[in-house]
Order: sequence, then C-alpha cells, then structure tokens
Amino acid sequence: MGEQGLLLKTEEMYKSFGITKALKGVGIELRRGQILGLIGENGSGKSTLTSIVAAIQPADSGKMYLEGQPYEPSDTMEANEKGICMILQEKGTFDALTVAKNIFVGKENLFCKKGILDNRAMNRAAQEALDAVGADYIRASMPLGALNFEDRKLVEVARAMYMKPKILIVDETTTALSRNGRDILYEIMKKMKKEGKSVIFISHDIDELMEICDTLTILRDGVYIDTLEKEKFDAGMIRKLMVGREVAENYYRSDCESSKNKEVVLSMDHVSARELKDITFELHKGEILGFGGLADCGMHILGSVAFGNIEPDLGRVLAGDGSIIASPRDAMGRKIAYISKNRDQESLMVASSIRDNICCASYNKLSQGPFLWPKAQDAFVDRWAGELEIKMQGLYQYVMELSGGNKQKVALAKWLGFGADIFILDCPTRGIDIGVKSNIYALMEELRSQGKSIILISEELPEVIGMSDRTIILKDGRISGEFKREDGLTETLLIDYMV
Ligand SMILES: Nc1ncnc2c1ncn2[C@@H]1O[C@H](COP(=O)(O)OP(=O)(O)OP(=O)(O)O)[C@@H](O)[C@H]1O
Repeated sequence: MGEQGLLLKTEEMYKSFGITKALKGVGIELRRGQILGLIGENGSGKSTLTSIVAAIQPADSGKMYLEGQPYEPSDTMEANEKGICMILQEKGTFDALTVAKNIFVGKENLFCKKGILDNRAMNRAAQEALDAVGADYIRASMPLGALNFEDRKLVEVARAMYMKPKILIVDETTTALSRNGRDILYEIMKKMKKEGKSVIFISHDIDELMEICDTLTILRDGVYIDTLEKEKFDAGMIRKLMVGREVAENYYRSDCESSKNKEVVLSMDHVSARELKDITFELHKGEILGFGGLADCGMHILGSVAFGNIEPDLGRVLAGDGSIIASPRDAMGRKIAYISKNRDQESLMVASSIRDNICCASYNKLSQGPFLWPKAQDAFVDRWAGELEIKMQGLYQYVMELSGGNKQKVALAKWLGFGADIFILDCPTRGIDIGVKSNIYALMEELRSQGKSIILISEELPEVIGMSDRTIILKDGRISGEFKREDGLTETLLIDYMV
C-alpha cells in the first residue's frame, strides 16, 4: 500500500493510568475505504487507543497522522471537524434532553438566531439525521429517556453520521443494539466503505469481525501484535494471537440432557408488564432456563420484572415458597441476583470503587452486628475479583476506570459473592472476551451442578442453545415456543418462532 491510500496512522502511542500501562507503543494504519477491526482481550487497550484518535483523551506520547499531515486534535470538536467521530461503548446520551438536543449537543449554535434557539429547525434537522440512518421511527422531539436502550444507541449513530465523518469509530456497539440496529450499523459501514471512507470497528465477536472487516489488528496487553488481511482470516489463529495461547472453539455445555428436577424456585403467573403479555413459566432448581428472541420481544423487561424492578400490570412473580416478589428487596431476600443488559446504569455504581461494588449486596454477610470488618471485605473482594480475573489497579479503583469487559466482571463478582441461588443474567457475556467467556460458561455449569438456577436472557442464540436446559422464545411480548435441550435445537428452528 502506498502512503496515498493511507488515511490515518498512529505511531508509538503510549498511555498510562497510574501503574496501568494501557498502550505500549501501538501503531496502526487505516486506509481509505477500509473497515479495520480491532480485537483484543478485555483491557488490551482498544478503547484507549480509539478514544485518543477521537480526542476524548490525550496520549502520553506518540504521533498521529491524518491524510499524511500531523494530527494533534485538542478536543472532540476538532476531531469531529477533521472528520473523526466515535460511537462509545456505553451510554453517551442525556435522558433529560430531547432526541434532537442529544443529536446537536454542543452544536446548538447551528440553530440559534440572535441568541434564540430555533427548536423547530433543530427538530427538523435531527429528524433528517435519524431518517438518513434508517431510524425514522424515532421521533426527534421525544425525550430521550422515553426510548429503550437500543434506540438510544441509534441516536448516537445518527449524531455521529450527521457529521459526515471520514472515519467512524464504533466501540463495541453491536452488542448494545437490536438485530435491526445492527443491520443499520452494518449498512452504514458498508456505505462508508463504498464512498472511500473508513471505519474502525471494535468487537469481541470474531465471526462478526471476520464478516464485516477487511483487515484485523490485534492488541494484547497494550501491545500491537499483528494485522491480518481478509484472505488470512482464521478464527483459531485470531483467538491464539489475542490470548497468546490456543483457545478451544466450543465452550458451551457438551451434554444433551435437560435437568429433570421439578422443584420450582421462581415462576411467573400470567404476567403482563409493559410489552410483556400473559407470561407464565416455572424455573426449576438446578436448571438453566434460556430466553431468546429479537431485542424488542420483551425478554429484557422479563428479567427486570422477575427481579421485582418493574411491577407487573397483571399477574404475579412468585418465589419457590409461593411468596410474591414485588421489589428488588423481596428478590434479594429470596437470594435472587440480577444483571441487567444496561450495565453501567443498572448493574453497577460506576462512580464507586470495585470494592464497594462487589461488597454492596453482601454487607449482611460481611458485618458483625453494626460493624463492618475491613479485612473481611478485602478478603471477600480479593477472592471474587480473582475468581473472575478482573484486571484492575487495586480494590479501591473506581469502576468507571475499568475496561468494558472488566466492568461486566465486577457485576458478576458482586452476585457470585452474594451467594445467590437464582441468577437472572441478561446478556452476561456482553463485551467479554473469548478467554473469560469460556470461564463464565464453565461457572454457569458449576452453579447449575450445585443446584443453583439461572435465567439466561440473550440475543445470541448459540449461547442460549449451548447453555440452556430449556429455551423459551418470545415474540412481540408473548411466549411463542418452548423447547427442551434434547430436542436437537438449531438456530434456524428457533428463528422461525422469533420472527
Ligand atoms: N480512565 C482510566 N483510569 C484508569 N485506568 C484506565 C482508564 N481507562 C482505561 N484504563 C485501563 O487501561 C486498560 C485498557 O483499557 P481499555 O478500555 O482501553 O481496554 P479495552 O481493550 O477497550 O477493553 P474491553 O474489551 O474490556 O472494552 C485497562 O486496564 C483499563 O482498566
């Protein structure tokens, strides 16, 4: 490749956070019309590198070139003006503002005349931005807080695309999107490529990366490892380069038997709540019960209702002893744990330490009378953070400073430490790298063999099929099918019940 085709180049990028060396001399190259995938284990430096390119934070040292010229943006506005936009891993929007104000946050002056904001013009332009990315069903004048998690992400996509970027950076966004949202994003990437623009795409899904990207750059522990062109893509090789050792491809359960225990530990009795309609099921002891469907089928609400977060309009959620679960307090009293898909907002206290997050559900266990024993807390956190291999500087580090996958591990560590008997896991491996993913599946099998029960909600059908004793498919808020593990399930069969 001649320098001519080169759009962006980084050289010798270094970045440390205290004792953590997030980037150790990373250089990458991005060509015009290229979709470049970035892959690496949790904490390998992907978000750090791309957020420096998008000027969200500065590097400690290193050089960047855009179209052959030194590129030294002082803030995100300047990066935007130079054609670089980034869609963040977690929430980058404000609930209290309208969709339009979120799209034009910081750019309100585009719609100001003599100091007065022309809301109608702003709404019109925002609607055009939404329509242009295929999210025309989202209304620009709505408050953002009224949208679901997936649609909020699309607002961010519309905001980025309104800037007509030359380089779009997509950081682990597809796992936050519905199928429809993913298709929208893939279309955008393909269109950019056709127009000679470029994309940096971060994902943990190797199949997705191999399909979408032209080139893959692999990072490990803040170090550049290798770059592969499409014709050299090989899943086994990519995994090996990422982790530094061979990783088995098949990490799901190998048995084909369903659990036979009939003891009911949790049930829903004709529950209707928001988009859920007339849901009845029983979860048994020692069972993994999978829920699958399209992102808007109601399965994410189901998890929240089962934990008592959302009150049913009709029907009841019952614990095994027949008592009603009407609040998270009731749920925790019955040893029920819940991990939401909406990780940073609902599963974690990101502005608190790792220690507080892991201990917060277990203070009863860690206290004696009114006293909390710091040493007991430290040992507790050490044990569970170790079990999940959380990459951190120390127990007192803020959760917001962790990489995405390590945040997810903190959420899991909290509930494992709590000693829950029932786990409601909504997209538990979201953003988690393949090495740790297999540990989480092994952990789920172990919990099951200890007689614990799991509700696994996931948009990844292979995960649901691979791990569940029984699978329930939801469609438009209703149960459309129920299958046992031994039924020889395939994705194709289940998709027929989803759409
Ligand atoms: N603001 C910060 N303060 C302290 N440490 C940080 C901060 N941001 C990132 N780090 C650390 O830098 C390292 C690299 O993190 P980064 O988010 O770049 O990883 P990643 O490859 O994007 O991971 P993931 O796949 O989990 O999203 C991690 O150890 C992380 O904890």
